[in-house]
Amino acid sequence: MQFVHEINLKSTIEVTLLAVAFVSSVTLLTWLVTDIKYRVAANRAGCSIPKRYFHWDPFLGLDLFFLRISDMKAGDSIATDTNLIKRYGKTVQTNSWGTKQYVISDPINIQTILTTQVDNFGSAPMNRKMCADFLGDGVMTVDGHAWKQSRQMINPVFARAQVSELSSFEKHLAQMIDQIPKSGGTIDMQPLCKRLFLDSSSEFVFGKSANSLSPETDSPIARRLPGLFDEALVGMFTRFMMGKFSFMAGSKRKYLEQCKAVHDIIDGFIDEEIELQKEMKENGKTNAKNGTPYSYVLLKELAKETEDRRVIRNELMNVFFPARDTAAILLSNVLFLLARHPEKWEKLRSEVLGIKDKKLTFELLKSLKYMQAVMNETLRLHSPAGGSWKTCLAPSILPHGGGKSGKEPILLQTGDQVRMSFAPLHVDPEIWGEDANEFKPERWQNLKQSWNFIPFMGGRRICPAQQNVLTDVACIMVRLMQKYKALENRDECYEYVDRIVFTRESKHGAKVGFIPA
Ligand code: HEM
Repeated sequence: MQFVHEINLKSTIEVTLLAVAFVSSVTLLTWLVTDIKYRVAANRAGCSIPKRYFHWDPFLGLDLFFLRISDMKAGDSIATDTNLIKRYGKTVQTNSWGTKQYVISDPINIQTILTTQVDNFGSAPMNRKMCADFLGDGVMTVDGHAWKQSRQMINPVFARAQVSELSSFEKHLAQMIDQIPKSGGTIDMQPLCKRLFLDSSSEFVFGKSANSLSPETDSPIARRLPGLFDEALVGMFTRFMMGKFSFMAGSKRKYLEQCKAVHDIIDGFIDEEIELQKEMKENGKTNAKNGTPYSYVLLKELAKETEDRRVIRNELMNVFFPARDTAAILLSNVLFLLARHPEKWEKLRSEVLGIKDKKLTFELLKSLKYMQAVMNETLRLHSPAGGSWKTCLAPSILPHGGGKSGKEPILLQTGDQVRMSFAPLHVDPEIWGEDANEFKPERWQNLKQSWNFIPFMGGRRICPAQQNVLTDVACIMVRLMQKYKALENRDECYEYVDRIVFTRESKHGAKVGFIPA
């Protein structure tokens, strides 16, 4: 009996080893054939072989994945790409879950992807697959005709007229300033900035402000939405990171429940709005005031176009998702840096005091040169969006990345991914000089906008909210500087330690003290 067991065990081990050897040989052979075909195609297209990252795990690239996770845990999420680029150059081919992924911080390649070859690169293959359960089909997750339609629909939210409506924003801003300790006490501004932008963005997206800054708020947006949204966002981010293996990213049922909890709140607003518009039609009214200071409220405009709740919800989610935290993080980062550079606060304050009590307008805020420089410098060092991912939809040639020098053209094939890494580009010493990691707004004095600096990305899918964000943040800074003469750092940790869940924010927030004027 013992003997039979031993034979069975021996043959099981043999069969397993044979199976492993067979699968490995087939995989290796497939890889070799694919690589030879690629080399032939690249040669025919006049391209060189790209610089390649040396993977310990050449099949799934898990070594690089775990390196990313470890850098993220250490609070330095951009270290992986920065080191990759230092070692291999500004365009390097890596393996992400078995798919070729080009990590790019070469401005010429990025410009090519976003302009001349824009039709060859799409957001949908990655964004839609990984984010559809939460965001649905909307401006961030679709391409082509569907994207054009979505973008047209949301564009008025960001129109110039809306940007100039600072009075509506100032109401929320005054509530935020009320929460700052009066006599220089310490406060973490990051959560407060998030509440400010939650209140303003919920107003122009849903037509109802969360009023989270108001002491007696009973709004479901303020009470429940941020927490539920965060939970679902972590689920979506984990799935995004796990790529093809997202099925291993925890319980799908739980994640879908988290998505549904957010959708249920938003569906409530949509149903209310559809009912309201029906009533208006029945009473022969066409253009009632929308009940908010904004001239364009996304939900109201979408409900005029369709009664399909899912379509409306998807568009709302696709705008609310980027709207919620990004601008707040920029503002909080400006405060983080100015608190550590009191001389820059002084310089900015003297520019701000120069406008006296003039009415704040888009044009006036734009004319504050040092203010613009401070915001640019903050975005350069700590942008809330560190990069962008696209998938190659048709064979494409990028001008750089091949050969020994990394300056020869390379061929990308359908299905390859590009990870445009802005964060290392923004601190590249070849572009910004040896002091690239220092906070020096003065460097913007004679700089023109170029593809070296793309915190809002570029091309036709550029962030539509760029002007709104810069105007709002400048407006807040003016009001803070008129009220407080100094800003003190109250954080024991001087460095910027980051935390990532799609957006990149300061893990320790922005702990400061405002000294009244
Ligand atoms: C400092 C703040 C912000 C930064 C740095 C930023 C950056 C970006 C970037 C880099 C993209 C391109 C994403 C990609 O295609 O991979 C983007 C797209 C987008 N952003 Fe922003 N964003 C900011 C604030 C906002 C705000 C406040 C809103 C909404 C109110 C918003 C709405 C959008 C939308 C709808 C898109 C998708 C555009 C499209 O695909 O056509 N963003 N943003």
